[in-house]
Formats: sequence, C-alpha cells, structure tokens
Amino acid sequence: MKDGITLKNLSIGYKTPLLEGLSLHMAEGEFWVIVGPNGVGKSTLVKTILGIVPPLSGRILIHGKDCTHGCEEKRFLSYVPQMEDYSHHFPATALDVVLSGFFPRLGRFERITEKEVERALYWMERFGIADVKEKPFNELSGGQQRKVLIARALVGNPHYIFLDEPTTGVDLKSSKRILEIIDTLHKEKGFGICMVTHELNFVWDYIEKVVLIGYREFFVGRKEEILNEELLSRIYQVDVKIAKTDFGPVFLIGDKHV
Ligand SMILES: Nc1ncnc2c1ncn2[C@@H]1O[C@H](COP(=O)(O)OP(=O)(O)OP(=O)(O)O)[C@@H](O)[C@H]1O
Repeated sequence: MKDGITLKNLSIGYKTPLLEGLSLHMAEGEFWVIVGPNGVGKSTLVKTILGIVPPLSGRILIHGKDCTHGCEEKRFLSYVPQMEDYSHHFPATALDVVLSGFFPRLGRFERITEKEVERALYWMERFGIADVKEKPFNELSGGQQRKVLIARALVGNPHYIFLDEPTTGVDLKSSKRILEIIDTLHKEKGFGICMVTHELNFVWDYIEKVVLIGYREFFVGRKEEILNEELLSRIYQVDVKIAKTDFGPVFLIGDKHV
C-alpha cells in the first residue's frame, strides 16, 4: 500500500487565506468527509489538493512525493465536481462523458480502445445508467448526470476519488444508492474517498475520518471524536443535537444560536 496524501501546514484561499496551518494524513483506502457551513473553503480545500487552486503556503505530498506545485502522482486522483462547475450545455453523450475519464491517462496520440469502452459500460451498468448511454448528457436527469460523472471519475482506476456534494439535489433513494455504490466500490477496490457534503445523516455509516471546517478554524479526526454536539454547535453557530436511533445517530438542528 502506498503512502496516501499528506498535507503539511497548508494554507488555502484566494489572495487572503480561508484556512491556515492544516496538517493531516489521508491513508490510502480511508473514507473521509469534509463538512462545515457554506463558504468556509471546503471546495477550495479539495481543489487545492487536486492542483486546481494553488496553495498559499505549505506542502502537499502524494505517495510521499512533493506535489505542492503539481506532479505525476496527481493522475491517481480523480474528481467529481459540484454540478454548477460542470457545463450543462455539454454536447456529448453519457457514454462520451464517462469515456472522457480516460483522457488524463492517454498518451498524446493514443485513442480510446474497445477494452476501455467495455470498461466504461461496466461502470455504467453498475450505476444503472447503461440504458441512457447514447443520450446527450444535458438531457439526463440531475441524478443520472451525477451517476455519469461518478462513473467517469472511476474508469481510470483512481487511488483516491474526491466528490464535491455528490448527492445534493438527488432524491432520498438515489442518494442512498449512490452512497452504497461508492462504499461498495471503495471496499472492493480499496481506493480512498474524500467527499464534501452537508448530509451527515446520510454519510455517517460509511465514513471514517472528518475535516470539520469553520470560519478560519478546523478540526480533524475520527468521526466519533469530531462529529459531536459541542463542536458542531460551535462551528455551525446553532444548537446541534445528536439523537440516537435504531438507524444510528441523527443530527438535528435547533433554533437556538450559540
Ligand atoms: N475562484 C475564486 N476566486 C476567489 N474567491 C473564490 C473563488 N472560488 C471561491 N471563492 C470564495 O472562497 C470562499 C470559499 O468558497 P468554497 O467554494 O471553497 O466554499 P465551500 O465551503 O465549499 O462552500 P459551499 O458549502 O457553499 O459549497 C467563498 O467566499 C467563495 O466566494
């Protein structure tokens, strides 16, 4: 097993910092979530690790290699962006979009092979979207589009997959299905997952580690240590209660501001 992703004293933001001094280690095969209120820098953190946004300072190591300013190892990372970051006017079919997941690994004059098409179709089958493979991406429902983008992120056999709010706007059953598939694949293939989400009630069963981000502060650790009433109330500035139920803990938001 390789050496995971390490952030050392990382500062992120755009000219002015959103977060400073973040250090953590994502071992390969772990399931992480990044949670916190709107606008604190969750997506920016993911984009910084992926090399889309440059860090303000600090270091990013992937498999032990310094990737702060880009490196070959980045090809092992794949990304499912927020839907708003994705062009809805994309003229390609669902299958074309999934196949585009191979592009980062293709050499300059290499083309997609039959084997890769088979592989893309395999993933589409697993997500239950093979029947819409010839449909234009922008004519698919929101839930189908998300499944296409997740399949696209998986075809290149990543070691880590970063997902930015993959279940936002998706109905309850489809959200559960998406998370179940991601979790099954995570266990089968052993790749690491890092997901930005607001949906703690949904993800609790699957996740192991958490980055909880507030305005210029953060907490990192195992879910049981971080997702407690005190820290959540402090970060969200509202009274958070955790009810124990047969389905596991349920996170409730009160109307009292702390
Ligand atoms: N390209 C950019 N240039 C400058 N500022 C940006 C850029 N992208 C995001 N920001 C700002 O950085 C801050 C953090 O944005 P980010 O999208 O990381 O937050 P977030 O925690 O993911 O929020 P949400 O939960 O609403 O998705 C926001 O104030 C946002 O306006």
